Parts: sequence; structure tokens; C-alpha cells
Amino acid sequence: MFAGTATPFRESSSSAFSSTHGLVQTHPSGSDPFASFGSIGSTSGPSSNPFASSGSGPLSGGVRSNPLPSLARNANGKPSLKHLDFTSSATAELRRNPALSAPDECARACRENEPPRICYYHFTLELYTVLGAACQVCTPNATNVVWSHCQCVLADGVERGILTANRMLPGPSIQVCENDKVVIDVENHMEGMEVTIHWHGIWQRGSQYYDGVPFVTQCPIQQGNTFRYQWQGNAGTHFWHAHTGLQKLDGLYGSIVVRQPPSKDPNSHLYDYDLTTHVMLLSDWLHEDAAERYPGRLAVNTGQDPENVLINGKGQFRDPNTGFMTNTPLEVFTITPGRRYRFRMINAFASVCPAQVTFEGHNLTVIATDGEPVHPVQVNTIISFSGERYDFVIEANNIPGAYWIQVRGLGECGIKRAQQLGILRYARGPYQPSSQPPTYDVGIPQGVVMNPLDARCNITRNDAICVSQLKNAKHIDPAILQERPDVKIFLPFRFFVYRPEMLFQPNTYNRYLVAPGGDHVISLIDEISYMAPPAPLISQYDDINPEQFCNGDNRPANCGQNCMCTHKVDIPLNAIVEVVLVDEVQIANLSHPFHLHGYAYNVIGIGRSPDQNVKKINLKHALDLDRRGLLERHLKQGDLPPAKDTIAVPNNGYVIIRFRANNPGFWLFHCHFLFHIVIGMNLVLQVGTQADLPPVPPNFPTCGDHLPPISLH
Ligand SMILES: NCCC(=O)NCCc1ccc(O)c(O)c1
Repeated sequence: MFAGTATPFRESSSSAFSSTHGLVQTHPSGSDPFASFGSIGSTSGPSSNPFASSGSGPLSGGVRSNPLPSLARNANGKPSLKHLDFTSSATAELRRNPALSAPDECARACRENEPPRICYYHFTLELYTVLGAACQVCTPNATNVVWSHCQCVLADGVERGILTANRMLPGPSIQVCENDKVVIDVENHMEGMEVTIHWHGIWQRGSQYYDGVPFVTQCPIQQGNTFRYQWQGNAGTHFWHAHTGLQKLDGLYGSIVVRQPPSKDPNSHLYDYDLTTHVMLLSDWLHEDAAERYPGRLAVNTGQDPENVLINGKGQFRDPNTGFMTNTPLEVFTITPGRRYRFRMINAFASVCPAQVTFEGHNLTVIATDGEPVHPVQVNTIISFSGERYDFVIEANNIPGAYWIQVRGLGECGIKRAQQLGILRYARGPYQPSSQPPTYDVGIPQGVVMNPLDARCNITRNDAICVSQLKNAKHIDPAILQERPDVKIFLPFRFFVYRPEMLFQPNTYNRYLVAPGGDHVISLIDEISYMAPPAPLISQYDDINPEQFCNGDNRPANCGQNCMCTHKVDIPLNAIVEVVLVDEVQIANLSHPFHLHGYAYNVIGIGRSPDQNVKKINLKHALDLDRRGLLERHLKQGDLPPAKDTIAVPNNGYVIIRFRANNPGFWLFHCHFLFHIVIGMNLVLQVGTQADLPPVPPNFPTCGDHLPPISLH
């Protein structure tokens, strides 16, 4: 199970991060790292070179966090680009088509008058292995030399089967400039599996067919097939992940960064560097296939809580039974004294655990969330939910040394005390923090929390800042703040708990999740559990039986308590839409993050019932509060509700969002917890009509049922 003697990552009972990892490189890189690092020392710029360390490698003793070149603005604020490393998918397509740019050419400092590029990526999806034989041939150690494209995936040093894109964990990072065109060929070689990739945070304006939602915007990509996604990215920190089944939890995710010229970022004066290597992708990690947890087990490995947390696919694992700890490398971010760095944090968790990030000895200045800039706020720790992104600035203003980064899984992750460490290291300083590694219970001191779990958001407090207290740093369409929206939708959501006698009736095969505690549940939004149609809404609408569709106003006859249909709400193009999400689940410690495809919405209010006598909120009570004007809405002149695409609805509380429906299409709106998606916590917002959409791309794949007349001969 553990990294064994065949690999350099033997179990050790010491928690110390061994310096023998100095030559390990977990991600492919196109050129010899020795050569590229050799060139670093000779570059000019800030006295000590911030790039030399960032990716780390032979000189710095850590592990390359990202195969792309680093990029920065120098002390004068001028963009500068250093070619640290080279990676290219080196495909026939790139060679054939000179108009295309390779990943390393696209990950660059963005300038105002530079022509956009067409950035080409090729993802090969496979069944793969953590600590497979690649780790014997190319993990650098005493006998192996460094390979430029080492396909060894270490994760947390615990062997398991996984799914990968290009044999990397996380998969390839897409880093481009605003206005670049991004082309990704997804080649599916996962045995017996279909897949789609969703580009989380990318609005897909004009490219609605490439949002990657199975049976909404495309047919799933069959094994052996290649599907070409093409889109132009809105600026910000985003990520991609599989939107089919449970594949995301088995490893199919990666970062997306769409940069802008500094002049276009209202917060660019707050940082000196925006490095390709300072992306911080957080994921939760199991030591078995995600399918082992779905529908779920009753005796061993029950529930869906993860064994571990990874930072950029890296980490260590302490076996709770033996106390033994793997000694795989931790993620290292390197900074230079006196400089200010933009970090781009992505919460790619699949489980219900919120993630709490703390940097020892450093404040975090939050400057953007879900890709959208906000007025800067200083905090000491950030709590985020699945699907959210937070960009923050760290100033290298402490004693040059090495500092712990702690990522704790909260909520259900508190049972196993799942956490991971990383290291914030000052260039040319020590590799190891001088303090003891923080434990789950005795962590790094917390101070001001971004996104407190108690969701007490209607007051100003000195220990926390709520998302609804952030201020948008960009212009807000005044119509968003008008008193009455054009469309107002209340969406209560909860679980339906099956009695086993009902669930296991002969000749019925209803889906369910065995929740922690053993309840057999499905998800309901407005009393409907979402079922995907048999063919994509966007491209084969007419192939779908109209009776397949439903919503709160149109429930199928006899739909019952476990009403399953394609939940679709129609919205007129350009309407100002308000959605009130109401948590009827009411499980303490469980707050559901709702993600809307195709848009960033403004978060108008977050709250709980002000009525002390009301112990549990529900739709009826929320409607009543609304009538009495007691739902919190920040709509005053000068209010600047932040723009996001994923927001946690506090347990026993509500969230109010608004957006202008100016992006026609079929947009999934759903809880971002993976196991809640597969039991129906979704709906589709159809904005506008088919006529508002670009034509279906030529030769767009089709799919559907095959039910011909039964041949009698
Ligand atoms: N009030 C009724 C009981 C109930 O709703 N039980 C579901 C609990 C649950 C479901 C899914 C999860 O992922 C989770 O963590 C907890």
C-alpha cells in the first residue's frame, strides 16, 4: 500500500521532510532542468532571482510545482518573462499548424498591444497509477538521472490506481492571456469510460457548446475518441475538471490562469510577481477509487470523507494506525525578501469538507475571488469550499527562512483530521521551517478568517470577513441593484431519505448515496432530483421527449417524493435574475457551494433567519422573511456586491445572487460537492432560446437512445 522499498519514498516514522528529495521532479518538463536552471543565475533583475527558486529543482531542493515558465513584472512594474522551462505536448497538431502556440509560449506576461495567440493543448486521459514503475525509472535518486518528462506520480506516497491527463497530477496547467484562444484536444483512452471536461469559471460566451456538461452541452467523449474544445477565457484564476461520474475525485483536474496586462487589473499595484508556479491547487484525496464510496458502504470506508489533502498533487500521509509517515515531497513556493507575490488558490475538493489555508508568519491580502477582483482585504487564514478560488498577495516581509503552509480539511474532514503541509521558502534561505510542523489540532495561529463557517455576516467583526462583505473592484451594472429583479427564483434544496423498504422494492432501481451515518439519500432542489436527458439539450433538443423536463411550476403527474426529471428553468435573454438559495438540509457543519456555469453572479446577501424562534429555515419561512423585507440584500447606492461563480450557502441559511442573463445557453447550476451532483443536486437554466445560440458546430457528435421497432424475423 505504501511507497515501498523499490522507490525512494519509503515510509519513515519521522515527519521531517527529507532533503534527499532534492532531485525529484514530479511533473514533466520539456528541457533538461539542469540546463534551464543553469541559465537562471545569469539573468538580471531583482538581486536574487525569484524564478530560480520558484519551480525549485536541483538548486533549491524542492520539487517543481509547475512545468511552465515563470513570469513576472519586475520592480519597475514592467512585464518581464523568464524562460525557465519548456513543456510542449509536442503533438502532430502543433507541428502541422504554425498558427498554434505551445503551452510554454502562452504562459507569459500579458501586454496591452500584443496580438492574441492560439494556445494548443492535448490531454491524453488514461487509467494510471500512483507510484507506478515510472517512479523506478525516472524518479531521480542515487542511480537515476533526471528525466525531462518523468511520468512518475507520487501524490502522497500511497499507491493506488488513478485517472490522469498526460500522466500528471494535477493535470496540465492552462495559462494564457485574456483574448488568447484556447484549444484543447481531449483524447480519451480511459478503458470503458466516457468523459467530459468542464472549464470551471470560463463563461463560454459564443462557445456554449464547449462547457463540458454531459447531456447538456455535449455527448460524453467515448473511449478512443478525441473531442476538441475551443474557447476564449475571461480573466482570472479558474480550473478544469471532469464533469462525468466521479472522475474528478480520481485525479482529473488542473489549473487555468487567464492573465491580463497589469493596467487591466485594479489590484496589480499590490504585487510585484504573478508567477506561473504560484498557483496553489488544493484537492482532497482517497486511497482507493472514488467508486468505492458510491453508492457507499455500511461497514468499512463508509461515507465520502477523504483520507488526505494534496497541494498541487503533493503531500505526505501519516497512517493513523501505525503512525508511519510517507516522505514524499511537499509543495514548496519560493519568494524573495521584500517582494510581493500574487498567489492563485483553487479549491478543487470533491468532498463536502471546507479547506482552511494558513501561512505561518504571513498575512494574506485577498484581491480576487472566482477570478473577479475585489477591494483588497487583509486576513490571516482563508476558508474555501469546493469550486471556489481565492487570489491573495503575500509579502516576503518576514525573517528570510522557511515557513509552514497548512491546509486543513474542516467539517467531515475533522474526523480523520485530514490536513496537508507545504512550505513557503525564502530564496537562498533554509529549506526546512525552524518550527515544528503544525498538527491538525495545534495549527498555525488563525487571526482574521476569510469566509467564517458561522456565517455571521450581518455585522462588522474583527475576527472574520464574509464573502458578502467583500467589495467588487469592477463596475457593476446598475440594473443589478434595481429593487425588483425581472425574474426571482426561490430554490430550496435538501436530501430525501429513503426507507430501505421503498428503495429496494423489486424491479425498481433508484439511485442513492449512503451518507455518513447510513442514511440512503438523493438530493432535491425545489423538490426535484435532476436526471440528465438521453441527448444534449444544446445540440439535440428536438430528440428529447418534452415530458422529460420539469420544474417547480411543472411537476410531472404522480412524481412523488423522489421526483426525478430534467429540472430546467427558462429565463428570458437579458433579464435581471435573482436566485434565493435556501438550505433545507440543515445539517450542522454542512454548507453547500452552488456553482453557476456561464456567468459570474453578484452575491447580494448571505444570512440566517433573524427570527430567534425559528430554529430551522425552509422555503416557507424564507418567503415570509422576504415579504417582511428581512432577507439581507446589499442593494444600496454604492454597494458593491462581489462577483463569483461559486458560493457556499450557510447551513440553515440562505444566499441571494443576481446576474444579468446576457449569455444565452443551457447552464448547469448545482451544488459543487461531487457526491451531491451524482444524486441530483443540479438544475439547468436555459437562457434565451435556441435562436439566440450560435449554430451547432459542424459534425458535432450526437448520441441518444437506440430503440428501433423490434425485428420479428
Ligand atoms: N435531515 C435528514 C437527514 C439527512 O439529510 N441525511 C443526509 C446527510 C448527508 C448527506 C450527504 C452528505 O454528503 C452528508 O455529508 C450528509
